[in-house]
Amino acid sequence: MFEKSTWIRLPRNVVVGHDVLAETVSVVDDLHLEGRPLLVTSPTPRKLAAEPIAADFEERGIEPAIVTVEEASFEAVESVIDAAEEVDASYLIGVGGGKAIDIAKMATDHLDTGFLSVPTAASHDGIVSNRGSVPDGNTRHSVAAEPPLAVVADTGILANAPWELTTAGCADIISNYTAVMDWRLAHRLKNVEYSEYAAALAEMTAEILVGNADMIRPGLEESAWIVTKALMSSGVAMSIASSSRPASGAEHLFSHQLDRLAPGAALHGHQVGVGSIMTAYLHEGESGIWTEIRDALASIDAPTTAADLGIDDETVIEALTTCHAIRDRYTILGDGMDERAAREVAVKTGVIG
Ligand SMILES: NC(=O)C1=CN([C@@H]2O[C@H](COP(=O)(O)OP(=O)(O)OC[C@H]3O[C@@H](n4cnc5c(N)ncnc54)[C@H](O)[C@@H]3O)[C@@H](O)[C@H]2O)C=CC1
Ligand SMILES: O=C(CO)COP(=O)(O)O
Ligand SMILES: [Zn+2]
Repeated sequence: MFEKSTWIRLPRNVVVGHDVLAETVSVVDDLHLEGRPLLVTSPTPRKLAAEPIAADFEERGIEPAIVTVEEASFEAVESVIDAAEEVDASYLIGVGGGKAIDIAKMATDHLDTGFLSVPTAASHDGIVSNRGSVPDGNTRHSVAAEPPLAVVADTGILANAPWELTTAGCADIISNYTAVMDWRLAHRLKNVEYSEYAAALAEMTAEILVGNADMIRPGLEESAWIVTKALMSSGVAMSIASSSRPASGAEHLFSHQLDRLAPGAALHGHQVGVGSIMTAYLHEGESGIWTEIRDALASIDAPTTAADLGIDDETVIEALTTCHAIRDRYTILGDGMDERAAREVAVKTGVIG
């Protein structure tokens, strides 16, 4: 008898478009959610989106609570859990960038309620994923979590977000190329569980994004559409795989190590993009797609060098030679890069001087 079974948990509603923020209360109605919501946001997205959503609830006679978080940390998650219990929130609404949404996601997991994801920047692919990345001690990578019940992505707000946030989202998607290369390698060498569907979906989002790179320009709502759909698909790929493997390989290990060695220096997506240039070279050598990845990033003004990230060369080398050890995840880095080899790949790809 076929024993295998799997749960693929996805959002019930994904609402994308111009001014859809004003439909948030209707999305809640459609989910048959009742009671008081707790909005989890950060300073800028609070004014942009959380407060307008709160006003719509108040018009409906529902008194939402709002909590503002500054940094992604377990203390922030605990403060949201305390706030939710204090106001007896029935569900949460994460409004902001990746950190605000991840904190809402992780708090929801603990509270055993549901949450809505309202991204105000197309900066990462955690918008719909069943993964939560909140630093915990030395851990920077994502852990299993529940996906949102619904996503409300207002392309007007996303298009007006700082351009660097959108290019970070693009880079997070482009890095799927090398994430899938690592996943296939781990499957072949270590028999790591693998889903061709999730891998194909993750790779396709990178291909479509790179194919449309010339249409991705600042302030264009059409660009926000393209990037948001790619981020959604990438998040769905993670939910299908029940793992971040489709979207996270050695380039993410590199980024997580940079988060430790140079906290706050650069955006998540920008760091993984630069990592992807180097790991593509490790996979395929001089004639591989590393130049296409580099050129795609450059075409949307995303960083392609350590200098662009504002990180010094030696930190790049330290991250490259140590990041294999931060997670039990087999990648092209194997049991760790030799310093000379790391310097060679970083110089050959132009990442360091
Ligand atoms: N759970 C998952 O599957 C994934 C989670 N992540 C996590 O997401 C985080 C990165 O998210 P980011 O959005 O890059 O960083 P972030 O959440 O720190 O946002 C960057 C900054 O932009 C601000 N911001 C957001 N929307 C804005 C707008 N419309 N206008 C002006 N400012 C705005 C935020 O308030 C924040 O100050 C990392 O912690 C990363 O680990 C990344 C990928 C996947
Ligand atoms: O950033 C992610 C996918 O883009 C999540 O991956 P991690 O599991 O490496 O945190
Ligand atoms: Zn990522």
